[in-house]
Amino acid sequence: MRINGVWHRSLRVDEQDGWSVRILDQTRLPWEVVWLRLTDENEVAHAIRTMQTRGAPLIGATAAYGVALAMRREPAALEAVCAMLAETRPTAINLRWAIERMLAALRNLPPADRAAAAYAEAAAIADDDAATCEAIGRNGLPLLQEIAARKPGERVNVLTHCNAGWLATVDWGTALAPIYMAHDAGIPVHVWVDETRPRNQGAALTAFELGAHGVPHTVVADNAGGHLMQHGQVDIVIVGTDRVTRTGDVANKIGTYLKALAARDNGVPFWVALPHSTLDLRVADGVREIPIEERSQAEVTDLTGRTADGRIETIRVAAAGSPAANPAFDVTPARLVTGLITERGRIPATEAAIAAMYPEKA
Ligand SMILES: CSC[C@H]1O[C@H](OP(=O)(O)O)[C@H](O)[C@@H]1O
Repeated sequence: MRINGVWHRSLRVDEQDGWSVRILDQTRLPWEVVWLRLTDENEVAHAIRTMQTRGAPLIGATAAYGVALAMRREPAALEAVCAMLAETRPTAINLRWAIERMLAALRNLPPADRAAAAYAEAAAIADDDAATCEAIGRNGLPLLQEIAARKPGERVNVLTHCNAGWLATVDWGTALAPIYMAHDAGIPVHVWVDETRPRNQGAALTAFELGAHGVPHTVVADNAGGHLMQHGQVDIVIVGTDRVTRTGDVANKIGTYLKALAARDNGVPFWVALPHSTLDLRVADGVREIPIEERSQAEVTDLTGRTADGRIETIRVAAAGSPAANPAFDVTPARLVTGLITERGRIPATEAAIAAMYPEKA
């Protein structure tokens, strides 16, 4: 997508050297646009762990290039490198999906052939993600068109949580893809952007993306969503996801479950956008089986922002000495999900519909 009018993917092979990997440092956004150059699998692992690169589909694609970087130097280390990268973050299934796809493509090749094959497979994963997310946009667009037709001349209000835009994928995004397409089609879409504590992916990243694309939006405190829904200010909720079980349970950024409860209580449709790489049909009960990443206390007790004179500073906002807990995801039961927007179409969040849409995964 575009930054200052220039089209970018969130991830690319360096055009100068043809082998290192370029990613946006998302911990520096929205204040600075910094492209990092990753040269080995350890730098990729660090980028994923520290969330310099983040978002379920994007961490999978980036890990795939981490394998390719390793194969340049040590093709015999395939299994060890894949195991190391797979452990960088536990909740997004896209990471394991990408690693398993790289292993399948490489493990039976002679070591000398692995580097070229790894770059080809990583590029295929990245291209697949961009195309998949564009299709998600096309399949989600009718939802916004239908709302616009019901309220001619009025804005279509979407609430989203966290960042499921092009910064979370190779391109287009998942939850934001239909919004971009609706905006570009002239639909008066407006987005309520949950700030998304504690890392503020909404206030920092979704707001940055929407602003760069010219999409009207309003940043709100996480706790404002229920109030907005009660007062008819939200026509639809669309979020991304890090893992969807075979029964339709949805793991996503912490706070998503609370939005789904408020949406159900107020009769607001709650849709989840995902590519095929986010499905985990090995899991039935999301609340009991999906591992929830526990991140550092400092993400809750501290805040990073820009001072009036332009310095990026981190300050403590919690009382000194108070401990914090930081579960990074929660699971929304399928019963609270109106439907899933996939690259193949929209379906209810049910085991039968998922199996019918993805028979090859059963
Ligand atoms: C396109 S799905 C993005 C998904 O990933 C985010 O998690 P994180 O920022 O921790 O990588 C969040 O759950 C988004 O919904």
